[in-house]
Amino acid sequence: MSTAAAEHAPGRAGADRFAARARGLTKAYGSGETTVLALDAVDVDIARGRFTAVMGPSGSGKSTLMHCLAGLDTASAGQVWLGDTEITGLKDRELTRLRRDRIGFMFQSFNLIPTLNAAENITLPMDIAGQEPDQQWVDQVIDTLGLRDRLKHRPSQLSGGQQQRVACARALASRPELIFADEPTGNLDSRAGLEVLGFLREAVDELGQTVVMVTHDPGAAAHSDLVLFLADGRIVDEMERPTAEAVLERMRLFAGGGRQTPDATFDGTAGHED
Ligand SMILES: Nc1ncnc2c1ncn2[C@@H]1O[C@H](COP(=O)(O)OP(=O)(O)OP(=O)(O)O)[C@@H](O)[C@H]1O
Repeated sequence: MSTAAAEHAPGRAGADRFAARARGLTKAYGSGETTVLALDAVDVDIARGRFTAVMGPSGSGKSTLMHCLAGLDTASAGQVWLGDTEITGLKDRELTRLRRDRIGFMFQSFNLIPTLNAAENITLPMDIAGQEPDQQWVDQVIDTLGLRDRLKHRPSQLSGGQQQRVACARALASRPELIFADEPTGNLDSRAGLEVLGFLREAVDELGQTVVMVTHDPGAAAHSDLVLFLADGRIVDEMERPTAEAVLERMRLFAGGGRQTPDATFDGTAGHED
């Protein structure tokens, strides 16, 4: 498996190919007898310009991995790079700036500001950072996401799918090196969910973005280029060009600790299909 076999001293060498990397990434919560090892010496390479999905049973470490790669949480041991910047060891203020300038986030709850219209929500992170939006790029994002005629609407005047599209546009607007999406379809009906997945796909294929998505849904993961499977804080497998059926089958294997039981600890189901 390429992640496990990856070189162990990546330095700056792979920064062109990889948007993020981790070596020996370990995260422990608590101490003494109550210690939880959420990540256990994870090696991972996130390829630029690709759509990577992270799957695994509840509690397997998906969110922790995303948070550590995105500099939202600090590692207990190991190293993390964003491009050629090692983020392990950065101070809080430096991490805040790095997240603001180089990473886009999409969460299950869209986190839109209710008093601002769609256009204002989309450029809010840049406005806060005092950055001048690249209007041509922002226009391209808005048109790609089909939001042109919704820009003056406030979140309450938009459907769930439209709100998630605004959240998607906000994540893309500053043209970040890497977009992290945590269950981006979790609150949506299957049609709106499919739309959002289609837009993330377009962000990668047409806008050249890099996306990492945490999901429980094999149907959602099927939109990615590569699925990483986590179990007990380790990457235990990966799958290129996934289909929903193949992902579901693989999940059943891991969830059952090798037993092929469909109802074990995974709380996702086959969800929406392509
Ligand atoms: N702040 C915390 N304090 C203590 N333990 C934590 C904390 N955050 C996560 N954990 C533990 O770390 C492990 C991994 O959690 P994590 O949230 O990364 O899993 P997950 O795969 O994202 O789960 P889910 O699919 O349920 O969201 C779990 O055992 C969890 O209980």
